Amino acid sequence: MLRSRSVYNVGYLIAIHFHPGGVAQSARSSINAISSCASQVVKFASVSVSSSSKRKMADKLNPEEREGLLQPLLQNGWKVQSNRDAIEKEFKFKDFNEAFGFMSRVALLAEKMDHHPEWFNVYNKLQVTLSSHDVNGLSKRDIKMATFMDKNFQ
Ligand SMILES: C[C@H](O)[C@H](O)[C@H]1CNC2=NC(N)=NC(=O)C2=N1
Repeated sequence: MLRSRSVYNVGYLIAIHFHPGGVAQSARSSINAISSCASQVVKFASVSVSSSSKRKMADKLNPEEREGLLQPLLQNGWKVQSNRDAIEKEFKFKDFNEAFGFMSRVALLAEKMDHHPEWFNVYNKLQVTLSSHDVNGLSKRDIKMATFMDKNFQ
């Protein structure tokens, strides 16, 4: 019986597979394998495009916006970092359960906005830093998230 060889190209891995069923069957199984691999690649590509396109670019705060939008936050305990265009604040809760519940609520907003805080939690304390990495500074997204945090902290 003719032994046929079929090559499946899976990602970057080339596997040489000896198929005992003859040339015709081997060709069919090769085509099936490659087409299913290709359809997986297409699916992945479409998911990766849609998830990255959902985030709307926002501009860095201009001087007027900094004056107007940052002020209420600065009066509420937020501070502008000295070495980075970011704001930070420490929240203190009754216990870890309260802290983690707060973080969970913020996490849901972060996923909805596709805008994530930088934070460090030890038991009932949470240190938060907000900045928009894509514009390398403060944007209205940071104002929105900080305002949400302050409203949810009370
Ligand atoms: C791919 C994803 O949409 C981006 O990496 C998002 C995720 N969350 C983010 N969070 C913050 N704070 N800044 C960003 O630029 C940012 N970009």
